[in-house]
Amino acid sequence: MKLEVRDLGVSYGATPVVRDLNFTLDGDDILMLVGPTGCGKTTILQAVAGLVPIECGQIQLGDRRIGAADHVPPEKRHIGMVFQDFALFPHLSVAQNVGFRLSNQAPVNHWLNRLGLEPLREARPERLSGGQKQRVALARALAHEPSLMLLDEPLSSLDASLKDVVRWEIRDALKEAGVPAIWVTHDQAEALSVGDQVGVLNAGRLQQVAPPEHCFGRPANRFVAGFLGEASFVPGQFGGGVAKTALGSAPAMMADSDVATEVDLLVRPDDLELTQASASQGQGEISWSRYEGGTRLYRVALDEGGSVRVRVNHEQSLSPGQRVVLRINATEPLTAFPRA
Ligand SMILES: Nc1ncnc2c1ncn2[C@@H]1O[C@H](COP(=O)(O)OP(=O)(O)OP(=O)(O)O)[C@@H](O)[C@H]1O
Repeated sequence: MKLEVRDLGVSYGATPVVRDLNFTLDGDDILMLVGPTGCGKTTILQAVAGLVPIECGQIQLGDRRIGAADHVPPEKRHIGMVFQDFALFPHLSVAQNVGFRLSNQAPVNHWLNRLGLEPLREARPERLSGGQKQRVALARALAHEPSLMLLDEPLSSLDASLKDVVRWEIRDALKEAGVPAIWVTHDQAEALSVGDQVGVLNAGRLQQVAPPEHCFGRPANRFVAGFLGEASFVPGQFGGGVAKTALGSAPAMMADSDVATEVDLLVRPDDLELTQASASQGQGEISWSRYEGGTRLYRVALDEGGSVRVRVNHEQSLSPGQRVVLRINATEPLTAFPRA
């Protein structure tokens, strides 16, 4: 089913929480919704589900049009929901949870099997691990053959090792079910790796919605650049598709439809090369380092002001205070913003 959200606004009392929201989901698209705490992610899910009233705009769910004046109750929207805290019925078995109010047992058996829950079908939720509970919640939502899935931080209650497993189980199950989904997460890496689309929200407004590579490589503004991770900005001059900076020249494009010659070039840790320099050389000095296993992350304070982060192989071990030579090493155009 196709979901089209147009100019959606939601307020709690007199406080606007979501404004001018526009996006479309079709086929089996997974939209990962990210943004700082309190920016309105859960409110968007609740508005789409019909759990909070919309103030303005429209939600088109298949052939149903929902507006401020024409509400459709949640149970008529055919939406499956998965929450952080699983929300299982404690007095029902796994199979009863998954098949709750369903007469057709075929999808129940399918998802119990598919998610490895068959041996647990008679178990009560209290006996299950966090990962198993979340699989039950997912099986329950999918067994009802929803037209759209909403997932609100489904991995938040799981420990780190389980998160990575369950994340891909959920994605694979959503793809098999062939339904579009909105998946709220706090984890930028998860959003980039799992999503077909990433929506970056700030203060109730969608800053960008686009495929992950686009949001990361071509962020629409500095907020998106910074929120999706490890952004450094290096001053430079832009012209003819090239940005010239103290760290070298690089192919570049202006963000969005901005026009400027004095720019700040977005440089991420993998866009830079770093070599050790003598005391009188280089463009800056290391202020801290973080060992990451296979790699090391350095923060370099630049002589001309500001700083950059650089990621190198773990064998390149340098100490704070060490002077370094930095070079931008990018073959794809980097994104430039008008000088702040
Ligand atoms: N029922 C409510 N009544 C009044 N204000 C609310 C209600 N629910 C949420 N809010 C407020 O609306 C804003 C958006 O909340 P929401 O839960 O949608 O954000 P979020 O992005 O999901 O946050 P988090 O990442 O912390 O879960 C916040 O300022 C929150 O305090």
